Amino acid sequence: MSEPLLVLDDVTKNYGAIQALKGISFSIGRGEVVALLGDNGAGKSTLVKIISGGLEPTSGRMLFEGKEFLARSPSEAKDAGIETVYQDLSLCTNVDVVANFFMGREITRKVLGVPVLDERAMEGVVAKALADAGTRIPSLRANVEHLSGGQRQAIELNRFVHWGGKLVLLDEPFAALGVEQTRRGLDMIRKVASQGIGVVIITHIMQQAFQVADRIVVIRQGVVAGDVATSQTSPDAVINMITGETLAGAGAASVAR
Ligand SMILES: Nc1ncnc2c1ncn2[C@@H]1O[C@H](COP(=O)(O)OP(=O)(O)OP(=O)(O)O)[C@@H](O)[C@H]1O
Repeated sequence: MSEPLLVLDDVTKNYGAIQALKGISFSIGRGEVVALLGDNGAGKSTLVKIISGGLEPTSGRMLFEGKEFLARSPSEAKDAGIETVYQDLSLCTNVDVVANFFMGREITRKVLGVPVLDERAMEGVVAKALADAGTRIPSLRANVEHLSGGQRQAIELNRFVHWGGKLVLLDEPFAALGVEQTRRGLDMIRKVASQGIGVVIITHIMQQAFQVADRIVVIRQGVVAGDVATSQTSPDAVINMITGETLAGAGAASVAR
């Protein structure tokens, strides 16, 4: 097996007296989609924040591409190729798609010795990136505020891929989206992974996990309660890992399928 993209080794996190993570160990491969499941308060968001530089772990270590890794800020994680796409999207809504795509990385050309934005060149790059990904946007010059949630998410993911992202973390990416947009989003995740990018998706929807993930990792009360290939398990078995019930246990029906 090739070297994993990210390895978590006995990662813990305390918030004062609360032990949110009690020693988490698992890995994510290149091109692998891992669904992170668990009940409310299990520790999923805490874990994702630690990976993406939003929080420092209390103890434990991480290896990214075989090297010791600890991001002290989201921008440090981003520089390493790790980014989170949150529900509250990180695009600037009052500028257009092209400006969002290039934010801080604009192409310039010299006019009479003075650098000016090369809008045509940038538009060409964005048009190609979106076309390659099969993403259709009505106008690249539309302000992002006029785009749907699904289109915004697609732009964020395309931008991440274009700028050399290696591991993307998605925290409930489809919570605000309709059926068709969710289907497109799931397709896009598979496409992103097929380019060798690692994907971690937090979802409460069991069906989404089974549709998109290669592996399911279940967190329960701050520990890994299950780490299984999607093809080797079933929704009922995963529900039991989430709730800690036995196979015939009650309470399983409360988890959305
Ligand atoms: N900033 C904080 N201060 C104190 N406790 C926190 C903080 N953030 C999270 N916790 C606690 O840590 C534990 C794990 O929370 P976390 O948000 O990581 O869980 P989660 O699995 O993402 O839950 P959900 O699905 O509800 O978002 C919970 O007991 C939570 O109350």
